[in-house]
Amino acid sequence: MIKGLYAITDACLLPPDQLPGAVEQALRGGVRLLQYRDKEPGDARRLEQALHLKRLCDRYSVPLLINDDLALAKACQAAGVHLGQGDLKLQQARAELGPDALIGITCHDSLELAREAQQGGASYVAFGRFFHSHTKPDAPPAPLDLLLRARSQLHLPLVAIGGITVDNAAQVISRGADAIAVIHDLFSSRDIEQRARDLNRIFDRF
Ligand SMILES: Cc1ncc(COP(=O)(O)OP(=O)(O)O)c(N)n1
Ligand SMILES: Cc1ncsc1CCOP(=O)(O)O
Ligand SMILES: [Mg+2]
Repeated sequence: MIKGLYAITDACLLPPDQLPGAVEQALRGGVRLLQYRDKEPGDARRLEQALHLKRLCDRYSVPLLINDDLALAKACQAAGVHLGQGDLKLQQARAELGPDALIGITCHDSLELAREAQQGGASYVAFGRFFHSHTKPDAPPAPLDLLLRARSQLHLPLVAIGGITVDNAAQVISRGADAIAVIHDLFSSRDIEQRARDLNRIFDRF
């Protein structure tokens, strides 16, 4: 289930009037998971957008995850949440969302954090950033070979994030990433649907 292209939205790249259209193009291009990530203020706007994305994702049978915000995930009946090390604790999210929810945990470059997340009932672990990221340039870097070690030591799906593009995705997929989480290379593209297809197709090579 956690396999292929994992699209993440970005409030700067996608203003409210462009968000649904851009996401629908990505869904048409075969995105396998969608994360709503919006750190701007405005609870009512965020709820409205999340509900809109939930309806779109349902049409394409794609799980919607919410970044950081458990209450929003519950309010829009999302499939789950993505949590970083400074966010809400995994145990609380699992207790509130239940056993079937998808809960992803950021592990940066740490196998120790990943083992802890696996032990604590995470659905996937995310490593990165693997490359320079336009969206989050200061995210801690991670070496590509971390994925090889993670692959041999963990049974959870591995998500790679950070500066992933059509030109470098093969480097993380060949090392064991089950999914690639992408913002800029997907949503800044002139043809989002085709870019989604191109990113997903890289998985066929491995
Ligand atoms: C799939 C995925 N991986 C990592 C992150 C980063 O989460 P976090 O470290 O909490 O940082 P923010 O996204 O909240 O800035 C993610 N969102 N998704
Ligand atoms: C949220 C996040 N966490 C680590 S890098 C990153 C941003 C990923 O966006 P992009 O694909 O544009 O580098
Ligand atoms: Mg976070």
